[in-house]
Parts: sequence; structure tokens; C-alpha cells
Amino acid sequence: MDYHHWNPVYEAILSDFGYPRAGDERARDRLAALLAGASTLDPESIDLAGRTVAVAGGGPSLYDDIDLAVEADAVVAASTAADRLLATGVEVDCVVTDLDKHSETVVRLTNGGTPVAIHAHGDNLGLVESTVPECDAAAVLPTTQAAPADGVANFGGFTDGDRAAFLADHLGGATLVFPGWSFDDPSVSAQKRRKLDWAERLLYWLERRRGERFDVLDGRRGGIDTSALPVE
Ligand SMILES: Nc1ncnc2c1ncn2[C@@H]1O[C@H](COP(=O)(O)OP(=O)(O)OP(=O)(O)O)[C@@H](O)[C@H]1O
Ligand SMILES: Nc1nc2c(c(=O)[nH]1)N=C(CO)CN2
Repeated sequence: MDYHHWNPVYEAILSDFGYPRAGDERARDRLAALLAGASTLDPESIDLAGRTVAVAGGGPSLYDDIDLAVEADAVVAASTAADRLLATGVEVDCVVTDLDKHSETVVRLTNGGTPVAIHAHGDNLGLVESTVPECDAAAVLPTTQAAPADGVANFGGFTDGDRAAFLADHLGGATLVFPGWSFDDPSVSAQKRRKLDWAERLLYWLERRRGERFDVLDGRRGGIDTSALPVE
């Protein structure tokens, strides 16, 4: 995803949530500073090209959908989906996270060599500051939703789950499948619901860019607000 394609959608997200761009940029710069001088993960070392990739979400359906993850060639887990998959004995190839709720897992996984895309944004600076120094930088792929800078990358996406899908796309994943995605989950907060609405829009954008149809969107496309998405 070129940043100039991402930026108009990012602007719409900033405006919808009232996030200041400067907060995201400050967090990005702090993440870069914490990793300065270290050799961070080359994303191309994550072997997804040409493979069926399970992009695992943190919804309650993850256990019911576990076969999708087991049968995929590779698993990219969003946030706490990683903890749940690992607890069930399912290996993950990469974790995509803003550190919320599972920073200890991230420290442990990077120190064991599992790639983790650590995302800095305006509302997780404290977690970035406390967690990143404990990680093995060689397994850390630093990301931002603002403009990429100083080794901090932007592959597109907003929530951990849709960022995982954009990363899998960037790395050449041939087919994406989506265990653990529950857009209609009644247990989520109002704020989380609004984030999931964006995740849905962004997956819709991604499937159109790829010329693919993601199963997870079947029966939902007619209800998706596409007004903030570019016409492809
Ligand atoms: N019902 C759901 N509840 C939570 N996440 C879901 C759900 N369905 C899909 N997801 C995707 O799974 C990802 C991981 O969910 P989890 O609740 O572990 O993380 P999170 O830290 O709350 O995510 P984020 O910080 O991106 O909001 C979310 O970012 C979202 O993209
Ligand atoms: N500034 C900001 N950016 C985000 C936030 C957030 O709370 N604040 N939450 C995200 C996914 O939960 C992703 N990006």
C-alpha cells in the first residue's frame, strides 16, 4: 500500500475518531527512537508469498473456526488471537498488535524469535515505552498508521486485524482466510463496534484491490459504508 493511497482513508479515520495526527506521529517517532541502532525484522523474512494465510481475529468465533487456522499454510494473528491460538497448540507465523492486553506475550514471543509487528499510535505510547525495550528487536517489525519514517513501516490498515490482512497482502499471501472474525459480536463496547466497522470497510477495500472475495464479508457487502473508500 503506497502511503498516498492510504492517506485519504487515514484522514477519514482520524476525523471519525477525533484522533490528532500529531499523536500518531509522536508515537511513531518514539517507536523509531526506541529501536534506533538495532537491526529490526525484514518483513520479507515472513514467508507468506504464494500461501494461504489465516488472518486470525480476536472474536469469540476463533475456537469454532480453528480448522481454518490449522489448515492454512501460515497464520498471522491479530493481538490476543495469538495468545488463544498458542494456548490451543496452533503455531503463529507473525503477530500484529498495538500491545493492548498482551504485552507480556509480545515480549516472550519476540525473545523466542516469533515476528511481531508492533504498532505505535497516539493512544498506546505508554505501552510502547514499557514493552519495546524488553523485546528482541530482531523479531520486531515497527509500524505506524501515519506516514512511514525512520524504519517504521505503514502497510495500511487500522485495527490489529485488518492491519494483519494488509500485511499478508503486502507479503504476497495468495489467499486470505479469516478465523475469529465476528463483526456482529454483541459483547463489544460501542467504541470497539466503531473500530470493527472500520475493519470491515478496510477489508472490503482490500478484497477489491486484490480482486478477491473474502468469505468473512459474504452477506455483508450491501451494508458496508464505502463513502470514505477510494473508487478503485
Ligand atoms: N468480535 C471481535 N472482537 C474483537 N476483535 C475482533 C472481532 N472480530 C474481529 N476482530 C479483529 O480482531 C482483532 C484482534 O482483536 P482483540 O480484541 O484481540 O484486539 P484489540 O487489541 O482489542 O484490537 P484493536 O486494538 O485493534 O482494537 C481486532 O483488531 C479486529 O480487527
Ligand atoms: N490514535 C489511535 N489510533 C488507533 C487506536 C486508538 O485508540 N488511537 N486504536 C486502534 C485499534 O484499536 C488503532 N489505531
